[in-house]
Amino acid sequence: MERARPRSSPPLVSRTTAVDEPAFAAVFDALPSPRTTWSAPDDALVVGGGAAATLTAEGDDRFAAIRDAATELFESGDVHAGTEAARPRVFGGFAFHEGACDGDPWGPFPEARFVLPRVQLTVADNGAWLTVNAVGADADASAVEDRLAREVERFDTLDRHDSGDAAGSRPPRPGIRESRRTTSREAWRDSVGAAVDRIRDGDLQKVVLAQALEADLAADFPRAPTLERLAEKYPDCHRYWFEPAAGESAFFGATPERLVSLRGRTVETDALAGTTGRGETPSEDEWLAEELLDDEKNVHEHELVAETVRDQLEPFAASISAADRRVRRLATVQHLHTPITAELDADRHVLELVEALHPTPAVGGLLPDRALATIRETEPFDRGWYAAPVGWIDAAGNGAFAVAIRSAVASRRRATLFAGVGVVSDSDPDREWDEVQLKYRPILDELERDGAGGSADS
Ligand SMILES: C=C(O[C@@H]1C=C(C(=O)O)C=C[C@H]1O)C(=O)O
Repeated sequence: MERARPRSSPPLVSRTTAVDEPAFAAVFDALPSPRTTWSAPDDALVVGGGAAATLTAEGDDRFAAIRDAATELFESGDVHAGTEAARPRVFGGFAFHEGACDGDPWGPFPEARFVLPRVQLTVADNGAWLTVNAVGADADASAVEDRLAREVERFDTLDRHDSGDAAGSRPPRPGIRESRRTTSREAWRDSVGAAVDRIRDGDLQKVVLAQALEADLAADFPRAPTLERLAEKYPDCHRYWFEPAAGESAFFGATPERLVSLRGRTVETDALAGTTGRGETPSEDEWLAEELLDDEKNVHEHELVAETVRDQLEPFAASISAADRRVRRLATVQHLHTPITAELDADRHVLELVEALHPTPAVGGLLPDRALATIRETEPFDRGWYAAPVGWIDAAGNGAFAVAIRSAVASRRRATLFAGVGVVSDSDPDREWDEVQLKYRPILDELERDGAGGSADS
């Protein structure tokens, strides 16, 4: 694992100042790689460029290794943040399991990688803030202040107005020239059928099986415009973009699923599992939602997740409470959703909770080890960071993590999309196939040319 900095080096220096908010695409394009973006309904938007520090780790102890490296990085900071949202945070994610980044398209992705952005724009309720961070040899307060002054001048020249689809100046969606599935319908029927047999034999309770879809793009992938469109369509989702150090690829998505957030001793998490489609009309939507709430198979699939999340939080918690099961309606699907909150019985680091909860049975299965073995034996591709925790950590050990579904790895002319479904004893392979296709939609809709809908379907 890379060390955040040699022990004897100067501390982290961080300086922030208020700026007028530039347009997202202008900032995104102006910042150097590796770029990071993070945004969530209850969180500030962060757009980061470059890396003042990079923490990486491999293997089963990757959560503890990142925690140690972050603790060391934040140990002695000379920080003038101006506002809480701009305090130093490292952003990044983990592989689904050890060895999950071995194959394509995960080559450039370590099994855990977090970055303290060198230059960061934070857009919070109280305005926009520009930050420069430095660690190690660069961590000189006056050099950081000079760099911040230069960045402020540069940001002053950036466009302030989002191009917007309506204005017609945003590049179009790239279009798909050709696409390939990792899993044929036949292979899918076989593997879902085999999983159902194992569940009926009592070997497993649930397993989440996924597919990947590789799409060759007809034009260059429009990075910032894609993120803007996802933000407009999925304002209630966690949206993320992570570039590994080298090369042009990035992992990105818009996920409805929070893994865990920790602030002080207050924990928030979601059980999200059980899926239906969207209707053509509000009353059809309502009908589908009611049917989902009453559907035995989906409720069973959901309750396995909600119970397991509660059980996994139990050892850390002074109290846990779960709200009523409800329907979460998104642009492309509807899910059963149980919001869960807890108060911890002691101070904890958010990564202790991430490690305890990941993978929840919403993306892994039950019992976890058997489900994981089934996933590894069955899926003919590497999950990489798909369905794994992505998010941020601060100096106090607070943080927010989402489950990286509705996601893809994109390079200039290629995108690889991932989507999965929970298999239980009464799963039907063809219905599960259709559900996978629905879950590709958030990303696929941003790749297909307008009017070309459905080109990668069934
Ligand atoms: C695994 C995915 O989604 C998960 C599985 C769900 C289900 O099986 O009903 C619902 C939401 C997510 O927890 C995915 O989107 O790839």
